[in-house]
Amino acid sequence: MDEDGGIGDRQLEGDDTMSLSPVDSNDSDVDSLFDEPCIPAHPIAIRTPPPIPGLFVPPVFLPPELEDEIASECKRLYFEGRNANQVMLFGRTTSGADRDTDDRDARMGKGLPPFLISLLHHLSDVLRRRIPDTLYDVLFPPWGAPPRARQAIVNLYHPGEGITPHVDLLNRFDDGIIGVSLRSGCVMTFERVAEILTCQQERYNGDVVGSQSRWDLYLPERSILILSKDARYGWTHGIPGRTHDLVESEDKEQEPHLIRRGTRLSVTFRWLLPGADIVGGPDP
Ligand SMILES: O=C(O)CCC(=O)C(=O)O
Ligand SMILES: [Fe+2]
Repeated sequence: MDEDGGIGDRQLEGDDTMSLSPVDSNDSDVDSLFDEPCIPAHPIAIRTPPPIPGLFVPPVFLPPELEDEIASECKRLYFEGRNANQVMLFGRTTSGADRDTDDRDARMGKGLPPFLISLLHHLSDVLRRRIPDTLYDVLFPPWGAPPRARQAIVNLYHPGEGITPHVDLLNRFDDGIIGVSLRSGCVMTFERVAEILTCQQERYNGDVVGSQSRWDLYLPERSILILSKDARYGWTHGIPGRTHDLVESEDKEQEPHLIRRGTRLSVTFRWLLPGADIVGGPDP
């Protein structure tokens, strides 16, 4: 496992451009290989979030105008004319205790650019009734909560690029991570961290968790992903470097679809742990 994911230079997944081969490779009749439709040998990704405690992909999408604004600002400010695929930005939330200086924007993370503050306001509105209250309060601290350092990381992926499976750094980031997908969808894989796979079935906070230790989930363009608890600490997440994703059809009755990746931007918000919030310090 690569624990450095998302920190410093991104660990890019290699370009495993469509390895075209028939799914049923047991067939020894060579002619029939050419009769089969060409289907990449990728697992078929699901569209419904798997039963990993603390993982949420609510059935709600960013409005296209907000996506346009964020994507064009990110490109203009951080990527155009530069050989970069990642930028890290920092803000500090205010507690709201000082009504004179702590306005709504500052409470989201003073220092972050305005378009990311707009994104955070939007996320706080749409997530309010769609995730458990305790998690909502972790992501959007209530009035009077102590100030915290918030990191926004923007990743740019060209088709064929991904990110190596990783757990976001344990000694740098706290619980409660929000990510949005812009301009393109992609498959995100989740793999259970080996050390905690102690038995076939595991209980987590009273929930019975299935024994499946890998899931491939399709994150559509403009979707919102939340990682917390087991999903943040007990599972790696990664994006296979591919130009196409094989995804179950929306009604599950039809054949899976092969979806071409576009150039994807993601914005991920995380809390820096106390002591890890020295801006500009070297990443471990
Ligand atoms: O691009 C994404 O959605 C994931 C990014 C990520 O996992 C990270 O930066 O740690
Ligand atoms: Fe990550």
